[in-house]
Amino acid sequence: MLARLVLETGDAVPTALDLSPAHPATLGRGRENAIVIRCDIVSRLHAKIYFDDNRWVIRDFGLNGTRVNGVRVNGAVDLDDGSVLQIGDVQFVFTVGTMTGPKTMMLPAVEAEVAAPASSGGAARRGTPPPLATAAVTRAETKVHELVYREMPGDTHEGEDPGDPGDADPDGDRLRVDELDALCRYMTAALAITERYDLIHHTLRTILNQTSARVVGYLGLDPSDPTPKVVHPEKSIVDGRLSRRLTARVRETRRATWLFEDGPDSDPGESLSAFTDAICLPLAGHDGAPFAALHVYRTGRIFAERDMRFLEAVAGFLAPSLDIHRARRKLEAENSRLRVVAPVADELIGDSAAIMNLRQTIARAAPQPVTVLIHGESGAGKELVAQALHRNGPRGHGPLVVVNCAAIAPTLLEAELFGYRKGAFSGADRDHPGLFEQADDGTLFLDEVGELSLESQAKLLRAIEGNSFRPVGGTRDVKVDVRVVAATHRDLEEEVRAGRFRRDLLFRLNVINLRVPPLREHPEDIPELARFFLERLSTQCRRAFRLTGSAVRKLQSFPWPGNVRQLRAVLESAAVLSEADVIDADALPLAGPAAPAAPADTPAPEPPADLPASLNIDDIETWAIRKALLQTAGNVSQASRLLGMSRDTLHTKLKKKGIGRDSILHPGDPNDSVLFTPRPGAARPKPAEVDSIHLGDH
Ligand SMILES: Nc1ncnc2c1ncn2[C@@H]1O[C@H](COP(=O)(O)OP(=O)(O)OP(=O)(O)O)[C@@H](O)[C@H]1O
Repeated sequence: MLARLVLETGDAVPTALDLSPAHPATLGRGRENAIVIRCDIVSRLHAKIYFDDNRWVIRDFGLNGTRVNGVRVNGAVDLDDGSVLQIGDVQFVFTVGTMTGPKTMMLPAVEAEVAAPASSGGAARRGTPPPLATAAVTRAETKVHELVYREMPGDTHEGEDPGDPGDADPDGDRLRVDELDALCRYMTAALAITERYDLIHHTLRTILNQTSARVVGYLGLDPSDPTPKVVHPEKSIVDGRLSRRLTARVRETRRATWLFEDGPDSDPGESLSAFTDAICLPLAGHDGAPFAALHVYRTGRIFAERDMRFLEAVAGFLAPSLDIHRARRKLEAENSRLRVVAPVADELIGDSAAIMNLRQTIARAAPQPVTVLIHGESGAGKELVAQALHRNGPRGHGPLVVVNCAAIAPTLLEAELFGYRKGAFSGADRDHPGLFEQADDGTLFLDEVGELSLESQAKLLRAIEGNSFRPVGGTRDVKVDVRVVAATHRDLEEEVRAGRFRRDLLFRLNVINLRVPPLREHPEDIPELARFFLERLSTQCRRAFRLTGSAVRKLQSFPWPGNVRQLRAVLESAAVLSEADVIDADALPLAGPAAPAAPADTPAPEPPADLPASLNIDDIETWAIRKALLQTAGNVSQASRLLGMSRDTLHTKLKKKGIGRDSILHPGDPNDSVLFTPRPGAARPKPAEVDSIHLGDH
């Protein structure tokens, strides 16, 4: 037999309660009671109403007594339809069989909201009377309608038997052993979780299992929070609006807020109209400012003090854990940025008119918040230009993320650029921030943009135009603040004409156009570039590489189809393979034009140093000496060791054979001097080696 208790006078929550034989109710001052009475002379557990032997009974436990129809209850008495209950200064009317009346029509709707809020939604859709749907209704009016509930199965705490009044803990604000145990298990499991979303989800699940909450939600307050909102149970995501009012209060006060404590006259707002009680806790960072709010709602009763204690413990653990996750995420993004960017040169080398022009255009374009399209042959320095644009612009402090569009399969491009949410596809076992997100507040450099498929171009265009995108498997857009710089070696106008590139994307990218000249258009920069690369190599190898004049001429006369990248590779290869620090023209692995012929009035060049003039033993010895000196950059001590003779013997032979420094290091060019002595700071030969470098002096 169903029954109902309705508040007549005084202050109690809820103001109406449906009873069923399976769900008896306790009344008292403690928060764990089904009806919490706000009256100082009422005991913590004051009375219990239950169904026994086919009748409804009230049992009094209170120090100050309970009255039914004006008569003090001694032990337990039966309740009849219309009985008036008096506890302290609060009065209730007990009626039997009210579940069929118009108010009880609301019961299934409230349950539906709880069980499947996604399909029920706000008060209007729950079939509740119209006043509930309007914000104007007072809290008192609302309660009569909205707080009608029937205790849900499982609405009790674990281990708590509502039929046993002795279980209502008079020290209800202390955590029980099972709750402490649950807390320990929660924390242990949380420590092993590496993904932010998983940690939040684990937390919400724990709260739902361990407290009497019906809906639990996490709401990020930081716009860049990658998990802005998570609601559990998940079915409530669509309609699970989390109370803005509670969020705002928590944000402002930086303290937990409990709806129950607002008193009966406060208006909880529409988002809470389906719930009896709500708690909202701030999750704060080091500075004490909340970065997220934890919402916990329940129906039926109000929360017990113990629930609050449990939630505080969970929030106290979750906040620093999320902070650590946030820091780790930042480090990971930074790490991957560093891995992809890892610049080899941080400045554009060259004083030619072409490079000076380029520098000027970069200086003008860098501060502008517009996209830039860099055009140039492969290896000409497009990425270097993108780095300069980034570094010299207002985002220089932010990340520069480099994407080689040609290296990403079209099927993976969307996930790479925009990221994905856990479960988006098989293998997506965690949220993954895309490159756009990693570049937030910085620059995204799309290298080889001309290689994108038409489908990918459309997605890219959308992201650039809206500055937002939706991760694969995500339900909401992520907004980012990214400057896009793109580069290509293709003629994109031609690609548009051929139907391989979208005109609208070209317009979007080509706000500023920068052309990086191929190396053959500025050969005058080659000596400076070569010096730059050799200095780096010298530092790395602890040597002092230099080029002979003929080597430089050979470099300058080469057409460089692979541009500066090829120049760098040629020098590295020559240096690494060379036993000597001085690199001559023939040590340069170049297939192409040789160094120009020496002037006609210079003496005939000696035979190449790597072949003896004849098989005469004297010629072979001369050849060996020259070769050794060349390899050791004129170091007599080292050369004598290579030749297997003493230093004195070598000196004697040099004098006798008339071998001089210039004829070895600069064959065929008396005006050539040793080139490229390292700049201060670059590695130099050790003093012991330097003392014998001037051949003619020894
Ligand atoms: N003017 C320059 N000064 C110094 N180094 C340069 C210069 N131009 C290019 N480089 C170097 O040449 C190499 C290739 O440059 P970069 O990667 O920028 O070329 P790219 O045009 O982007 O090539 P790709 O189109 O193949 O990606 C890098 O090591 C870069 O540091």
